Amino acid sequence: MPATPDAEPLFGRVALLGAGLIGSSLAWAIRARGLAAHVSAYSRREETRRTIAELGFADSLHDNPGDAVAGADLVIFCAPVGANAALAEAITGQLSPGAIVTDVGSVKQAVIRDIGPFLPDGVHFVPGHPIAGTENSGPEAGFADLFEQRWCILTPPPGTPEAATEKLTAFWQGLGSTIEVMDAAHHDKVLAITSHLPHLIAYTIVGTATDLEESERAEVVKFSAGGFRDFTRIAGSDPVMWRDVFLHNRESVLEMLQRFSEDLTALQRAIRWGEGETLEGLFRRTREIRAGVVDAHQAGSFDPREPERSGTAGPVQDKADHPAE
Ligand SMILES: NC(=O)c1ccc[n+]([C@@H]2O[C@H](COP(=O)([O-])OP(=O)(O)OC[C@H]3O[C@@H](n4cnc5c(N)ncnc54)[C@H](O)[C@@H]3O)[C@@H](O)[C@H]2O)c1
Ligand SMILES: O=C(O)C(=O)C[C@]1(C(=O)O)C=C[C@@H](O)C=C1
Repeated sequence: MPATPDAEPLFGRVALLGAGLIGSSLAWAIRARGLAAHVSAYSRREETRRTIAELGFADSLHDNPGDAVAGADLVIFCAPVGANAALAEAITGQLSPGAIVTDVGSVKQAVIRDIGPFLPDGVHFVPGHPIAGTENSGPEAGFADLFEQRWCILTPPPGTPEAATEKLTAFWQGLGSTIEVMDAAHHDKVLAITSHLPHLIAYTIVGTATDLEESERAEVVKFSAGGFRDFTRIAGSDPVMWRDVFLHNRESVLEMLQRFSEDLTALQRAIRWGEGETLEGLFRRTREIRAGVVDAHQAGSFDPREPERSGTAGPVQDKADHPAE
C-alpha cells in the first residue's frame, strides 16, 4: 500500500550503493511511495553519474561510497555481488550507529560472508533479495512498480534484532512486495534451481545455437520463433551480474546442475530407445506445473516479463519481443 504523501517517511536517508536496474527501480519506487526523505546514490563511473543526474531519481549523487552512506539510516548494496566486500570495506567507517544495512543480491550466504565482517557493532544487517527483475540493466532500465506483487526474501543472520527485520519488512511491503524470511543456505538452494540454473541453461543454449550457426551456416537467429526467442531474452541478462551469481553460489548451482544433468541423460536415453511414454509422462507433468504458475500469476500478479501473454505490457520491453521493428 503506497504511503500517503503527508505521512512520516519510514527512513530519513536511504543510500544506494550502485544504481542499475534494481538500484534505480528502488529509487523511483521509494520516491513514488514516500518511503524516505532523501535518496543518496553512489556510482563509480562519471558517465553513469551523468545519466543518473539526467534521469533525476537520486536526491544526491556521490563518487565515493563512504560519502553516500554518511547519515543514512538505511544502506542498500545494489551492485553485482562480487563488488560487495570492497564496498563494505569502503563504507565501514562512515556508517551511522543504529543504521540498517541490507542488499538485493541474488545469492545470500556469500553476501553475509563478504559484508558481515565489515559492519561495526550497533549496525544491523538484514540481507534481502527481491524476486523481481528483467533482462535489462543500467540506470535507464529501472521503473517504480518493479517490486509490486513480488516476493522479497529476507535472510537475517542469527542474532539480528527483530526490530530491524520488522522495519525492513515494512519497507519492502511499502514497495508492494510480500515478504518471506528464510535461512540463507535454504535461499541459495531454492534460487539455484528456480533462477540460477534457468539462466545457465539459457546462456548455454543460445551459445550452442550461435556456434552452430557459424559452423554449419544454420539460420538459427533468423528463424528463431517462440521457444528460442524466450531463451534469448534470458540470455540477454547482464554478464557481470550473472558471472558473480555463479561464482558466489557455486556449491548449490553445482548440486542442482548435477541433478539436472542426470535428468537430461534419462531423457536422452528415452529419445534414443524410443520410449515415448517416458517423454510424454514428463511433458504432461511439466505442463500441469506451467498451468499452476500461470494461475498463480493471474490470481493478481503484474508480470513485466510476459507482456504478450498477459496483455499487460511492462514499461521496459525487450526488442526481441518485436522482431519486425
Ligand atoms: N537483474 C535482476 O533481475 C535482479 C533481480 C534481483 C536481484 N538482483 C541483484 O541486484 C544487484 C544489482 O543488479 P542489477 O540488475 O541492478 O545490475 P545492473 O548491472 O543494472 O546494476 C549494477 C550497478 O552496479 C554498478 N557496479 C558494477 N560493478 C561495480 C563495482 N565493482 N563497484 C561498484 N559498483 C559497481 C554498475 O555500474 C551498475 O550501476 C545484483 O547483486 C543482482 O544479483 C538482480
Ligand atoms: O525476470 C527476469 O528476467 C529475471 O531473470 C529475474 C530474476 C529471476 O530469475 O526470476 C533474476 C534474478 C534475480 O535474482 C531475481 C529475479
